[in-house]
Amino acid sequence: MNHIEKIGKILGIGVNLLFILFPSIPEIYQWIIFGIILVLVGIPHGGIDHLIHNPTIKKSELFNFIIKYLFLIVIYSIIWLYLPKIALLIFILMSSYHFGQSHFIQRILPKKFTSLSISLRGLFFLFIILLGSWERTKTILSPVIILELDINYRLGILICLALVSIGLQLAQRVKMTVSDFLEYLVLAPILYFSPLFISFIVYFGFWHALPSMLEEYRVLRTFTAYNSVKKFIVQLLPFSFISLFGIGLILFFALSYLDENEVFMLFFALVSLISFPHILYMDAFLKKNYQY
Ligand SMILES: CC1=C(/C=C/C(C)=C/C=C/C(C)=C/C=O)C(C)(C)CCC1
Repeated sequence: MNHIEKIGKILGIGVNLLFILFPSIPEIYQWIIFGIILVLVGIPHGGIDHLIHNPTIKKSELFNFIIKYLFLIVIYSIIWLYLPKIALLIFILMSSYHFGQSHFIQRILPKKFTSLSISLRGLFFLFIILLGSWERTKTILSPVIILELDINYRLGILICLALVSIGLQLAQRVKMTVSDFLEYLVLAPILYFSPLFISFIVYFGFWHALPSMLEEYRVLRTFTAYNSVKKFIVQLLPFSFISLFGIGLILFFALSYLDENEVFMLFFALVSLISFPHILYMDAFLKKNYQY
């Protein structure tokens, strides 16, 4: 594991522990940490999708790329508008696959059942976060779906997901590494007991966005145009800024019309819109660079 990734993960665990041990920390600090991680790694890791798609992309190709990207966003927005429950289900499924992939970066996986195995790992961690703070998750989801799950049911789901995801990995003869064990035995309970937005942003930032960004850099640095950290960061800036500005602007106007839960739900729906094309390009990028 890259040492920057290791530092990020240790920092992330520290932040979670702080909020578990001191539950009276004012909520504003959760928002500050959420905002910092989102701006520094969360959004930027998707800001160079055009380069991971084609590192030597020309101006005219970039134009086509943007049109395709926007087209995918528009299609998914229509699904959110007319079939919000289906859109939410798609969001959960594609996020599970996408998050799961970052647990297997640079690992050789067999072809059979790999997408399922990856998705189960991602789904387990996503559900640890969502079911661990079920009351909060339930209220945020209420503009789209009303769901009741009692504690036994929630724990049952999590135990089944852990067993099935580990079982499938072993059946595929993919070695359970020390990191895998630590993720199931240490990270999962910590995420479960942390407040929703802290556990989500720490997992998203340090178990997904940062490792993905480091992988993007590892591949792109072989091209002279991006062979230093500074050049790489400069490339991340334009689309990261546009995404943040766009999401910020929409939320700013929505604030006067929507209640708190609707604003949260809208925020995640907007994240899902920019994630949809990103997940497709990232999948092609990772598959090109590994054996699965
Ligand atoms: C945390 C959270 C949710 C899920 C968020 C997800 C699934 C985010 C995925 C982001 C991705 C895939 C980013 C891409 O890089 C819900 C269920 C919407 C509502 C409750 C709070």
